[in-house]
Amino acid sequence: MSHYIPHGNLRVNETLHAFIEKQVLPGTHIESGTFWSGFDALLEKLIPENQRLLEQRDALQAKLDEYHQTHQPFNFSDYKQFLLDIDYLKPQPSPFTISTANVDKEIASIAGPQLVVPINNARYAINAANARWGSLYDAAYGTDVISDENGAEKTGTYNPVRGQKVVAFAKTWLDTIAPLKQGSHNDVIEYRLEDESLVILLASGASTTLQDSQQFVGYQGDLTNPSAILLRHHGLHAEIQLDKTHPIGNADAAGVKDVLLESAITTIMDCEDSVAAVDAEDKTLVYQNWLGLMKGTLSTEVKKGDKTFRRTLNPDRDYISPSKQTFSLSGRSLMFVRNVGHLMTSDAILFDNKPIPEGIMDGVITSLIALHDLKGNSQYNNSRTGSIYIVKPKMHGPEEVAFSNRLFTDIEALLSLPKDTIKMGIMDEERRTSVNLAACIAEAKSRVVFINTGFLDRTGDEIHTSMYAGAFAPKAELKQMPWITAYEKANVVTGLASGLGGRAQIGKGMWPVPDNMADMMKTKIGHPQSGASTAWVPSPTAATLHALHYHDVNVASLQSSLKDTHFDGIDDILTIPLLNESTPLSKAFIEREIDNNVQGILGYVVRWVHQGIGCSKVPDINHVGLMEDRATLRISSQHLANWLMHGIITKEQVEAALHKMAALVDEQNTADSEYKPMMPNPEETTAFQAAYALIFEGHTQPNGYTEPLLHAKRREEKASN
Ligand SMILES: CC(=O)SCCNC(=O)CCNC(=O)[C@H](O)C(C)(C)COP(=O)(O)OP(=O)(O)OC[C@H]1O[C@@H](n2cnc3c(N)ncnc32)[C@H](O)[C@@H]1OP(=O)(O)O
Ligand SMILES: O=CC(=O)O
Ligand SMILES: [Mg+2]
Repeated sequence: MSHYIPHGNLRVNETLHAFIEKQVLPGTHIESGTFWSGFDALLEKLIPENQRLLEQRDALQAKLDEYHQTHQPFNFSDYKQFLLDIDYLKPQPSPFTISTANVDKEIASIAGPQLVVPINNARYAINAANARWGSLYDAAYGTDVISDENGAEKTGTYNPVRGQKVVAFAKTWLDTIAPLKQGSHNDVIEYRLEDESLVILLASGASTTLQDSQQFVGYQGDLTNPSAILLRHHGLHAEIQLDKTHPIGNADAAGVKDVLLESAITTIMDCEDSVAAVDAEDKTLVYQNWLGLMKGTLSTEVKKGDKTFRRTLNPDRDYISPSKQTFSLSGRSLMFVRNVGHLMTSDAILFDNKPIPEGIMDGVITSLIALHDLKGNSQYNNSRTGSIYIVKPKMHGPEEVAFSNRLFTDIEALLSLPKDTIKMGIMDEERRTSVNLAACIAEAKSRVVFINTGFLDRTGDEIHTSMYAGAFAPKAELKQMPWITAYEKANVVTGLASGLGGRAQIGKGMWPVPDNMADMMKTKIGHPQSGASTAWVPSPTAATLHALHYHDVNVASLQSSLKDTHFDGIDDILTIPLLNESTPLSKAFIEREIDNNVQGILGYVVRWVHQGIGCSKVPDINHVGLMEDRATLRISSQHLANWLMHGIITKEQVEAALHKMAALVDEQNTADSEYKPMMPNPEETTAFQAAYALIFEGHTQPNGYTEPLLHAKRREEKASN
């Protein structure tokens, strides 16, 4: 039973209250009474508007459902007119340019990877913040980027054959970003500093240097014995690390022990889809970790094999410039915090005895916590320009962006911050936002710092929005159809037309196959090539490897060449990706689709509901580990709900698959001592019940979201323990 502390119309869960009073407010110069009464007033003003927006979502969805049921055969121009008539599709705003000010260069002008991490996992969150710099040798050695061929397998101990391949890979890459006037980095026997310049000796006895001497920007160690040579290319740094006493450096002619790359330029600390936080206890942990990051104090004990160490945030990196000036580069990724969207409520705080909108709570509390960064209460800076960076997900259309803008304005007033201190990252991941993107950006034009194509949620919303239109194409095909190509392109073009180039990020989505790095290297270069200045990666290793793409593509000059492109793609975006009925699916294919979806759903949901783990790597039917979060769950559950509705599959088939896969998923988790299995009576477990409801009640879930059912079942599970 929760205990609440009263403040005016508010009642605040005692755990959260004690955390805010004792750990958050001290040092912010915000007085407790002022904070709670201001929060109370803010809620009184904004709750009705939040509710109205949710009702509008439901009303629009009801109209869409009705339209599709009553307008068969489908006529595209009639449909488009209908979307205009119901105000789903809005008029384009007059041309405008965003005016966002005080944006850190990591967001405004450096193109590079963006890492996402569940904030409630301190071990991963600290790792993510530190992933600003990553070892290219480790990233290549540890992944399939280096093939196993010719004796180069990963073995229990260091495999020198594989090591050789890694070194050649890294040095050949150095030739592409920092070519020598003569020869190759592979042939270097010494990197030497002479008279403010870098002299490079080759095995042939020749002496050379970089083709572009400006790329050498600093060093560490002694002038006569440098331990690192710092290079810059496309605004990103790379360190050639030298150490003859290190086993790798010792075996290298030039003493190179590693190539360290600037990797995760920015990181999103996620309170949303990769997190399971269903009550005050969970939310307090989320906020506690954000506080630790903002105060620079977050630390955690990490056990690896028989070694234990304490992981803390990395300090900045100090260098000496060629002209002997000292300078430093940030040792940490610039942090955003992703709040939850407008849908859910939380009973961590009650207003008039009712749970408050969780998005408002996140906005207020994560901003309050970020004051510690702005007020210099940390030994480290996050924003050096005095900004707070909040990613706002799952907004449907311009009015919802306007609402977030109002919320941020009111939070600034509450915290005595100058207007537009709180910046907004807009996830373009709901169909009503994609088709009105310019109007959405315009509503937050003085605070927008990114737009990002969250194609996973966007795919789930694509299905739910047109649930009644017919059966959707198979999941894998949805990724290849015109709607998504047009959505991705229109996002970049609209972002550039709104002036985001050089001021804000244009971002692309997650690489959801964390172990397939060779495939990522082939595919994800498409993100910078499309004009995006950042794209999401699931891990620090992926960040280091994806960083190579931003050396290959000069995003700033590409954006300049694209900025006058005209493309709205609206007709393609609105083309519903339905199954092509002239090529029927085979029975075997359909069964495999069911099994695959059900396996993914159960594999993710069982850890969410039974263990409170919000993001997992779950094997698909081909044993490939996939990153699963609430957005991928939204796709799988909506897809099955759609095929059930249109008779492609039957209830009996899905139920049989659920039983078969419950046993398989249990088996896949036997190594986890904390795992609570679903068998032998899956129907009696909260996880199985959640998965069942997500599929069979999928068509009635608000916008197809998974969180209402996940939260309810997780709370039931927690109550039963
Ligand atoms: C649609 C969307 O909204 S996408 C955004 C939401 N999704 C995410 O945030 C995904 C983030 N990624 C993750 O959570 C994880 O990488 C998973 C769940 C996909 C895989 O996790 P695991 O199975 O534990 O990965 P794996 O065993 O390969 O690697 C673990 C190591 O990598 C590190 N790691 C993995 N992912 C991350 C990350 N995102 N940030 C920082 N470190 C990470 C861990 O710290 C750990 O290293 P350590 O032992 O030194 O601490
Ligand atoms: O949040 C990201 C997405 O793809 O959804
Ligand atoms: Mg999303």
